[in-house]
Amino acid sequence: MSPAEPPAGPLQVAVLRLDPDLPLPAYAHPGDAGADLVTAVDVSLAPGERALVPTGVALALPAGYVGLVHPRSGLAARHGLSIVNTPGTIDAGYRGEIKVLLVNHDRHEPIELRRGDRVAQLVVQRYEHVAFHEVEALPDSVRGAGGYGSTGGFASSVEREARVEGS
Ligand SMILES: O=c1ccn([C@H]2C[C@H](O)[C@@H](COP(=O)(O)OP(=O)(O)OP(=O)(O)O)O2)c(=O)[nH]1
Ligand SMILES: [Mg+2]
Repeated sequence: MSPAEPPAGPLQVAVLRLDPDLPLPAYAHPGDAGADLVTAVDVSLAPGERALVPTGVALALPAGYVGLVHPRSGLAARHGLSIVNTPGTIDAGYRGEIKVLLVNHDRHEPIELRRGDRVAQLVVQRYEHVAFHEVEALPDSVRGAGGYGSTGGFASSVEREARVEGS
């Protein structure tokens, strides 16, 4: 790139609006990672209930990119709304309507969503396509097979362990 050339613009992603009255995925602020997706239908979710909701859009992501469908934190904090398979994976070759598998995690209150409400956010990322080759043994590492809390637990359990040791 010569110094006079303008910086490359954002990655172009073709979007098909399956429902002309609904918006394209849109970033709320410049620099946001997630572009909001809306529900194309009214949805009522009883406590613990889930529903696969259409968003009114289909994409053609370029090869080498994936769309990840994440929950929105505001709806999660205020109402307990989340996504069962979070983050949902939108493959580059997928041409169908993007759908979101919403779930109401609140134990008492139903969630009422209206067509056009922003219910999820799409993060587009590059991914690596790897070649898996079988081996007899894996190379050593510092972590080894440690996991599932091997480096320590919650502050409360640390306090509890300290109390037990001190008693
Ligand atoms: O939240 C999601 C997850 C997936 N999809 C679409 C796009 C994705 O490319 C396709 C398949 O998704 P995934 O691979 O997660 O589902 P699967 O159960 O493995 O189905 P398949 O056998 O079709 O791959 O479904 C959505 O619209 N929303
Ligand atoms: Mg799959």
